[in-house]
Amino acid sequence: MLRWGYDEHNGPAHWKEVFPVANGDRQSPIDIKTEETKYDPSLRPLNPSYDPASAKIILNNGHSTSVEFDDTVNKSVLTGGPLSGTYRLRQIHFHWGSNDEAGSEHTVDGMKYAAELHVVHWNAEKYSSFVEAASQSDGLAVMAVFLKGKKALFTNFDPRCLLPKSLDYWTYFGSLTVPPLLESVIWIVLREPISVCSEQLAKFRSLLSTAEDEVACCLLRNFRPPQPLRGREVRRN
Ligand SMILES: NS(=O)(=O)c1cc(F)cc(F)c1
Ligand SMILES: [Zn+2]
Repeated sequence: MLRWGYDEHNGPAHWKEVFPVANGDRQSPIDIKTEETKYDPSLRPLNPSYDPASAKIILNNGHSTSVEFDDTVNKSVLTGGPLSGTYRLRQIHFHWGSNDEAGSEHTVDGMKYAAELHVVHWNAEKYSSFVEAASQSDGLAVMAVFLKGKKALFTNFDPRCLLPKSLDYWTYFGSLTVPPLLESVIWIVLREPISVCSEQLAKFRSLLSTAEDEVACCLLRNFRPPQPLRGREVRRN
């Protein structure tokens, strides 16, 4: 497999050929069976504190579209929740499907949402760079927000905050959902989805997965299916 992707010839079923950790014990995403989640009173409220001025660039890396933030100082951070210490915002990106019926990476009792937002942070208290943190079991914290397709147009959506009203969440120990699939992520999945209209979802599918000098090919889908739980616990606040 030359370059991993989401097509038949280079998609998630092939990733283990180059990244054997794909069959590891803390892979992501997972299907969250709500009846099997365990209430944990020690879990604290999430405390996202983001400064819009730290946003730097938006890009298409061929696997997703992402907004990169200035993570040289603690300007935009996530604390609280299951986390000990301060995790610094690095980037946000999305996963989507080829139609509005599927596209999220995590599923809830088998239910797929239309898309999923990932807000990626790294443990800047213990490690000196994102790359170093990405190889540590407590190195990264990714907050996942489900996007549900909304038939009607949605009104007075506040673009400043992509977060739903409630910050209630599920949390479990997992991995990157894209190669190299490093098992270094503390996942925090918000229970309340946000709404996007079908036209916005269609715009994701029009993004290209090819470089400018190649024949244009659309990134129709970029979600990895749920992986085995391997006995892991999923806690909720
Ligand atoms: N999809 S994910 O959130 O696990 C992820 C995290 C990351 F740091 C880089 C990526 F390209 C993807
Ligand atoms: Zn992601």
